Amino acid sequence: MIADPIKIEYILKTKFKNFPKGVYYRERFRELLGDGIFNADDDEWKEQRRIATSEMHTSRFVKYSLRTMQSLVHDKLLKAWSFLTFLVIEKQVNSSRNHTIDLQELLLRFTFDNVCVAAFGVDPGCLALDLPDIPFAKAFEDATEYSLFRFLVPAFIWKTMRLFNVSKENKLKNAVTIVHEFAETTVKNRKADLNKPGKLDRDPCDLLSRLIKMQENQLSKNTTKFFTDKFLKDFCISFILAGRDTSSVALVWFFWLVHEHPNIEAKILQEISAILSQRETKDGLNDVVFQAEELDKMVYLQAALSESLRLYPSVPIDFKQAKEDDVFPDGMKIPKGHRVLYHVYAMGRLKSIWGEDSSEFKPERWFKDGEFVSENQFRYVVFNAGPRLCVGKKFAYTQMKMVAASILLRYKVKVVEGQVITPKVTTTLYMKHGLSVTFEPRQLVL
Ligand code: HEM
Repeated sequence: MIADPIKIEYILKTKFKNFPKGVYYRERFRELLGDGIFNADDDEWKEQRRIATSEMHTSRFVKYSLRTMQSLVHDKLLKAWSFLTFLVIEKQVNSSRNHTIDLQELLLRFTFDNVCVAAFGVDPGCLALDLPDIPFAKAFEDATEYSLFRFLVPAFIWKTMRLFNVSKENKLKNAVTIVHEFAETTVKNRKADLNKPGKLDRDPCDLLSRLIKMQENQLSKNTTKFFTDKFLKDFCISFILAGRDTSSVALVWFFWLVHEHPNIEAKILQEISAILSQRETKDGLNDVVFQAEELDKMVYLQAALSESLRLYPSVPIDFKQAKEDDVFPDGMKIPKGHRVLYHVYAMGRLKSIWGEDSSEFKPERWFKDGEFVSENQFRYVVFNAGPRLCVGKKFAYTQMKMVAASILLRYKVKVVEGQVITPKVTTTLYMKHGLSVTFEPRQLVL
């Protein structure tokens, strides 16, 4: 297990080819992810990476994802937020019990809907006002949990369970069936939809529609190499897994830290107000919808989010598996087949990297001479590094800034006193007991 930037650079960049995800990782996620980007190595990964990077960086996708975020935040998240606030107040008036909202649950629902719209062009509706149980979302959550169980027990245990189709392996199989059926139906429907004559939206921008277009082009050119429907399905499922919970848990830790540091909250609000004051037309507080260039200007908020992720990285630990025997620059030997774990959480707190105040939440550390400066990838491995750097990083920052700015502008998020705030030990850094909050509408004058 390592936490040294030099070794991290060695496995994630210098000897990238010798340190793939590897068989150990891939066989545990095979049923759910198939050969999708998150579970692929070598050429299979390279091709998907090329497509993902080029598609996600087109101005078409960037504009599309901003539109979907604006609409999800305003038409769903803020509505659910004010509806829940209303219910909480009603219940408090009518009973003596203290009613609160689990912010983590709400944000998990938001990011699930958001990533499904980006990948599939379909909104599963987790954020409807009554916060319904959506079978696809539930199955996705279960399938992830049972796949992760395979990392916790010796291989012979889960392999025997799989052979006899019992216990968690039986549940995994059922959950995976639901996820795959949903994905297959979505692929089928989208294809039919795109071919409907007179369809108005002839150029949809979600990743699935773009892949279908590429597939049609390949088929019309009669090439022997073309994307199968399974490829389309695996690609989208991987995206959902990668983008599902990472930004929501990042936001929950962020809101908690901001609550604990009112001076930082005040600076974020100052920045937002200053940006809004540059608008030519003044909207009322409720009508403010942030635009891309305004989000880009929110550098203090960007620093606060990066700082929160440093202390609470959404992926706290990760690993690669050596293909062949290798030796680290300091002489340490890595035998073929061994796994090298890198501890992102520990790295975020090392004094040798961040200085004596490494445990403090201090967005100011991200500025040099008044300018925001990004940290070296191999010292700040929160989004991974090297050729497998997170493809959704830009998407995630836009999404997190949109949510954080839209909510902080309208509400003071108050963390309910007396609850235990502690991480859940798993591959994603959830808050173990969620985060109970109440919301106090703000009286900001714009
Ligand atoms: C705060 C939010 C996020 C964090 C901290 C984060 C972090 C990471 C990390 C650590 C990896 C490497 C995982 C590994 O290889 O084992 C990764 C990969 C990836 N992420 Fe993100 N991610 C975030 C949000 C997103 C979002 C919103 C999306 C999609 C819209 C996304 C898409 C991906 C994809 C597709 C990969 C696989 C890249 C590859 O293997 O080449 N991520 N991310």
